[in-house]
Amino acid sequence: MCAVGTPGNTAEVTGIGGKRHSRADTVVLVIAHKGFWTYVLGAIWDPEGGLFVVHFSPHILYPFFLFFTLSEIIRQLIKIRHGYSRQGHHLQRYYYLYYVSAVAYEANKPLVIEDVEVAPPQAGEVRVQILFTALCHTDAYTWSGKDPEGLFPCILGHEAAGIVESVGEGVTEVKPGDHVIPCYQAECKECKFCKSGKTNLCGKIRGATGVGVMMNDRKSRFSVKGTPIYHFMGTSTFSQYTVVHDVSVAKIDPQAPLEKVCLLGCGVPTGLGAVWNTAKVEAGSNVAIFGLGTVGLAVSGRGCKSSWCCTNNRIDIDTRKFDRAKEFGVTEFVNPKDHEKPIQQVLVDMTDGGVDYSFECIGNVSIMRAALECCHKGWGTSVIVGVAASGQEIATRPFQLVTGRVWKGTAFGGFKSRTQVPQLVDKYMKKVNQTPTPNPK
Ligand SMILES: NC(=O)C1=CN([C@@H]2O[C@H](COP(=O)(O)OP(=O)(O)OC[C@H]3O[C@@H](n4cnc5c(N)ncnc54)[C@H](OP(=O)(O)O)[C@@H]3O)[C@@H](O)[C@H]2O)C=CC1
Ligand SMILES: N[C@@H](CCC(=O)N[C@@H](CSC=O)C(=O)NCC(=O)O)C(=O)O
Repeated sequence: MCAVGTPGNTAEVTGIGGKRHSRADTVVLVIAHKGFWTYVLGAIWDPEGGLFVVHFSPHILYPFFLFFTLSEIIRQLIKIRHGYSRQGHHLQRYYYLYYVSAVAYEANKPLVIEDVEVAPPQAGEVRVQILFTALCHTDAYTWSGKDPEGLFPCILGHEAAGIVESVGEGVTEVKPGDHVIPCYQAECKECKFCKSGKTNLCGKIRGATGVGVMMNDRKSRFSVKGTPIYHFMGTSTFSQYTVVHDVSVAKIDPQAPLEKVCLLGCGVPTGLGAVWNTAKVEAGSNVAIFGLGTVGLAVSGRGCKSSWCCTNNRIDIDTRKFDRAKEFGVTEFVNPKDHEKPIQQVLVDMTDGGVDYSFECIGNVSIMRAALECCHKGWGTSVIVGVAASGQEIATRPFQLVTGRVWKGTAFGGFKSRTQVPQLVDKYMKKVNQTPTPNPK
């Protein structure tokens, strides 16, 4: 929140103007100047005859020297209210925006809805208006204080979709107005990791995102009353606006419904990719999936390509989730609470020696062990997807590996984010477009 707009502060109000604008009817602005800055303290417009207070208080400030005309300010306000319009976007990256974010001040304490100052994007950065954000277990994990990389205060969130609002110098692959999915797993296409062809991990900005800052100046673009707020996973999507590195944003089909495809920012690709890219599950395989959240559901009959007839043993402690999983084409369910024997033994008995593949989608190291040990001797592969708390370690008898079981892990399902997230969106859109619309009768 800017100082001049803080309740109780005084400012010289240097302009109150009204203007008819083609896209927004009557607009009234309250403008104040203080030193170097010009502030828009509020805006009121009348879209349908009644007065309507716009939620901008006090959201915009810009350097005095730019000398915006009233109509330019109105245009900018309208753009922000109604989404991007092509006119004048070259000016946008000078603005500090004041928007609402959910700030995690301390581990395990309620998030606080705050007016957060979102600084303009610097070179190689992109400021994104987040329109939809989902909640992944990893957000809850870091919020809980169990993440060794967890920093507070921070803005959590990493599974989202939005629209580019402005870009910093040198950004060429996205422009204002582009529909995007922020990518917590970056893809620079230049670093040792990206060039290796062996991994989707990217090294370019990881050193900055792991400590909650932007790479350019090792500082945050978020602040509340002058106090910096850390970024999270390079995305921080629990905010109406966020700033990300250009290597952390995937441009997608503008026709795609953002409220749906935001899930392609984490949970769904993670599950699908664990099956397709990491385990490379073959047709007819026998699969056990531990945990029926978003990730576990994505490692589902669909993840295994249901036409391949994988046998899925879905394991969760909450049987209410089995009904949802049935919608994904899964027929067999196991609740460890229904059995006295260790779950790995139950599965080995059920599957004539063990499953071909297993996926741990919980983040529990005991279950990771069970997931490995329920695999078939000689070839069974277990993929760790879940993220475990600080200090936790996995264990098994080395004999499990000596006798041919393989333990693997996956991050973002092995997908190269900027290249493959748009492809996943296209795949989704193709499916949606091919699905016949229900007969209205
Ligand atoms: N590697 C990667 O790239 C990614 C990893 N993750 C991680 O994957 C994991 C899953 O994420 P997400 O799907 O969002 O999480 P959810 O919380 O949505 O799902 C986890 C599920 O596991 C169930 N569960 C908890 N304990 C047990 C148990 N002992 N036995 C069987 N089932 C259990 C939960 O039940 P209940 O709700 O009743 O507790 C819940 O249904 C998390 O650890 C997350 O951090 C997520 C995304 C990407
Ligand atoms: N900060 C944690 C590790 C968290 C973690 O493993 N994150 C996954 C993605 S989870 C998404 O919801 C990941 O991609 N890891 C690779 C990476 O580079 O972070 C810790 O330190 O334990």
